[in-house]
Amino acid sequence: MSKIIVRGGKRLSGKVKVSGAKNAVLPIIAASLLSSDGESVIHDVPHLDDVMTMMQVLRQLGANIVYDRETMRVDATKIVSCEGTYDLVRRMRASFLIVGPLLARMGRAKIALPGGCAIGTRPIDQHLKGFEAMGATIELGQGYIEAKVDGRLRGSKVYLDVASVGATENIMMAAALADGTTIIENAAKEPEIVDLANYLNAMGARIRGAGTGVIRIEGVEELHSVTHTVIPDRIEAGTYMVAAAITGSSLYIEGALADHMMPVISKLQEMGVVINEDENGLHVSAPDPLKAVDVKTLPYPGFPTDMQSQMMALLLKADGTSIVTETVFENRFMHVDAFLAMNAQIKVEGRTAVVGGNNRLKGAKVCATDLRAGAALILAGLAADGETEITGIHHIDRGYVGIVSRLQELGADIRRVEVELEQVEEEMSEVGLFAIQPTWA
Ligand SMILES: CC(=O)N[C@H]1[C@@H](OP(=O)(O)OP(=O)(O)OC[C@H]2O[C@@H](n3ccc(=O)[nH]c3=O)[C@H](O)[C@@H]2O)O[C@H](CO)[C@@H](O)[C@@H]1O
Ligand SMILES: C=C(OP(=O)(O)O)C(=O)O
Repeated sequence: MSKIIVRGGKRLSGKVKVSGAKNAVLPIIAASLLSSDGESVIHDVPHLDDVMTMMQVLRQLGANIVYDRETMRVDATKIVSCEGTYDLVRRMRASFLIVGPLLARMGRAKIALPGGCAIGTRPIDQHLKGFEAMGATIELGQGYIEAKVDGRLRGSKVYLDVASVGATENIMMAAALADGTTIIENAAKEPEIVDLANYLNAMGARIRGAGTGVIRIEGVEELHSVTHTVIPDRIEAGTYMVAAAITGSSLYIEGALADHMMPVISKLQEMGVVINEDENGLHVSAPDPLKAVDVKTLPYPGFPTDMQSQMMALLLKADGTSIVTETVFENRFMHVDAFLAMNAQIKVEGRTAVVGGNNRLKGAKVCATDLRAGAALILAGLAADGETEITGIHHIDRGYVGIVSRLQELGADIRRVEVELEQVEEEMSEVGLFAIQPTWA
């Protein structure tokens, strides 16, 4: 078991290269199941635990996968199983994205109820509503969902009650091989949806409108394998932009795509962060002090919920009080307790957090409760006095490629150490479930 130890107060400098987007590559790997004619080649596949999990999920179905450096070759010509088992699916919610492709190609998918970050109840009713509208029957029981269709799925109109990213992706993949046209209304508009649609269209699908609220998918009889390069990870890029801002440093974020990051860029600019775009990335530098701003998370093109905790870390150092409102997930303030242990002033009322500024953050023993919360604790640690020890690192490994070594290269005092499980358990029992303990008290 590992923990990350950060000693705050160092300035950062240099450049960091953005990886391929986790939230684009996971549905793209799943979409490779739709081709029965040889090998799809996917470039810029980031080395993340979630990618490894998706690879294992597809291998269990019979796909042949070779993953070397950042290129993944997926050959799903032979599918031998239509089942996503509990031990894999519980690790990652995106495993549920195999259901649309399996249903469309094989007429059947059985899968354990999905896991993922504990940031809300995260139902899958909108996915199921889409499949049912296309003629599938759904059975639920003993922690599994089974979806079946006789023959091909039928094109249909699906209005999503919430603009769900995963439901839009799952329905789009299912509809790509359906008989007739599917129209998804109130579709999610995230850049990762556009990347998936581009991948499917290159495979021979007929999808129009991805990136808008209405997506039309004319089903085709078969899809073929292609080569594709995944878009850069806008959340990873945003996290490093906050690392620059919270340490009062200048960094170059190579490969960051400003077009996908406008809500984050404009909020940081509102705070006083200086951001200049060139053809390969973003130059970020931060004066001291930064201004307090209010942040409200919304589906794209609103401010991303996946950047909320990192932004809150930054607001702790801003000059004045900020209001952070989380509208996408009902339980995404789990990082607040850890910030409080680091001497922060924050009050949470429902989905709103009042974040005091000018905090003198102090190192503490804290635990990452989800992926982005973990990133936010590293960021807070970079700006805190003394040492911050972060456990729960497996969450961070789901979504950040080599975050410790990358920050070390930029000049941060950060290291990852292996510890005995018993030691972590002992520390956790001393301080309660979330292992939060001020080291400065
Ligand atoms: C692998 C991946 O791409 N994960 C991202 C994806 O997750 P994910 O696709 O799971 O998120 P959704 O967009 O589906 O969820 C948004 C909201 O819709 C609700 N909902 C969703 C589906 C459904 O059937 N019913 C329902 O009520 C959820 O509980 C949540 O409150 O989008 C989220 C919102 O931008 C991001 O935080 C995640 O990082
Ligand atoms: C919440 C996230 O991931 P997931 O949907 O896989 O839990 C995330 O990437 O921040």
